[in-house]
Amino acid sequence: MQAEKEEEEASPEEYVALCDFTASGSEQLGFSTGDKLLVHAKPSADWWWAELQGVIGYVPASYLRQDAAGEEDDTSLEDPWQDDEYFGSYGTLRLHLEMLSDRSRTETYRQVIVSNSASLRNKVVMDLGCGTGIISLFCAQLAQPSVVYAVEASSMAEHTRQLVKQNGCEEMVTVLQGRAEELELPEQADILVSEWMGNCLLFEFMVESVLLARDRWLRDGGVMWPSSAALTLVPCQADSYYSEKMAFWERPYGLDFTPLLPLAQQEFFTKPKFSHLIDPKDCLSAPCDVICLNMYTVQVRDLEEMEGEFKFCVVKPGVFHGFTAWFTVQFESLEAGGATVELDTGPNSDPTHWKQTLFMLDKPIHVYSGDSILGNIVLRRNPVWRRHMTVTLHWNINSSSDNCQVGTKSFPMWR
Ligand SMILES: NC(=[NH2+])NCCC[C@H]1O[C@@H](n2cnc3c(N)ncnc32)[C@H](O)[C@@H]1O
Repeated sequence: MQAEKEEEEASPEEYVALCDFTASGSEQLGFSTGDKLLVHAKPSADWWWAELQGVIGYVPASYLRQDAAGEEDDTSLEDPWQDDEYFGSYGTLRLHLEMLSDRSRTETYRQVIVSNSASLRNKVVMDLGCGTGIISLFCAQLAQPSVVYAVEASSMAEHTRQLVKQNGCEEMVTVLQGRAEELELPEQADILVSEWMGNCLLFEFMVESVLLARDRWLRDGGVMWPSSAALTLVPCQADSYYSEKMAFWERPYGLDFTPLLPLAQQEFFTKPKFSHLIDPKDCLSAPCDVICLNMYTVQVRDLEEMEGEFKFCVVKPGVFHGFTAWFTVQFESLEAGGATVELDTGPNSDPTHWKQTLFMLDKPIHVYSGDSILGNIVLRRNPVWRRHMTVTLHWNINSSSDNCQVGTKSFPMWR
């Protein structure tokens, strides 16, 4: 057998630590923000072999950033919340127009206010991330709370003040500009209402601000709107998307472009597809709630890694191209026994601006009625870029007509 050629070690590359890492196990190497590490090997995408001051061990690759030779500029460690970009985007009308144009979303919040208007009388409401103030204006227009604190961190807040005045609500609605978890509210709130949901429920992680505000400003026995949330998943076909992005390369204009298939897979199927509209007929089984949040008890630390199991029973033969995810949120009634209002962003409800999120497998798999797809989903928050996460799916197909197929894939959203 030909002797294994000793792999010459390339010269180590210098990386800088973007945040602290505490080693768990003797094989790992702990470090602090700003440390300069020498990376000797990259045995996997997630864990590298690195050295710090003569000590060597495994380090999480996502905590490091390639350090241009000798760059001393530590201020280049960007804000992990990317607040300038994030709140900058909400300082313009584009996103607010998209959200306000989403009738399903906006009417649901109005429905919540209308169906609880009597109980809202004389209550203190905090509207976290009020944007243009639509929810606060609904409260003032459709109910008689004693006060609504409309909290908005972006520069939109000054326009929101104008809208409150323009609609004669300045007696009841007070606009406060600032991050909800940092500013001082004049008093505790009876109700904390917010529209915080991002793609795949958690992207943007605005939910962290809601939980911090809950712990600081919601009085004991106060109400969270939404009260609960669920991430829902279903195995699905995605024929047209697959044809458009992948099959296209087989015979464009009679030519063979198949050498580009690996590139296409890398470029189009590595990240999830936001704003996917799944046709209910493309669902290969009944959907399953894989992660459920109780907004009264979930803790910020729980958001680091959220895991859910699933078991799908395939109800019809088809091609398993991937998984589609969406979310629902529930608003409990202020009155005991009152009806819960739900916003469902799934394929059997009116479409919303979130639409659904499609996770494409690398290779489509034929499945048949009676097959089962078991596995789990793990949402791992990005330790550096705090509004981002990686979604990892593990699946195991038990099929009578084929041997069992096992697979796993991680999808960064986005970093
Ligand atoms: N459903 C979402 N994904 N986004 C819709 C709500 C986002 C609104 O909340 C504001 N916002 C987001 N986080 C915060 C915060 N911590 N404090 C105050 N306003 C905020 C943001 O500027 C925007 O106007």
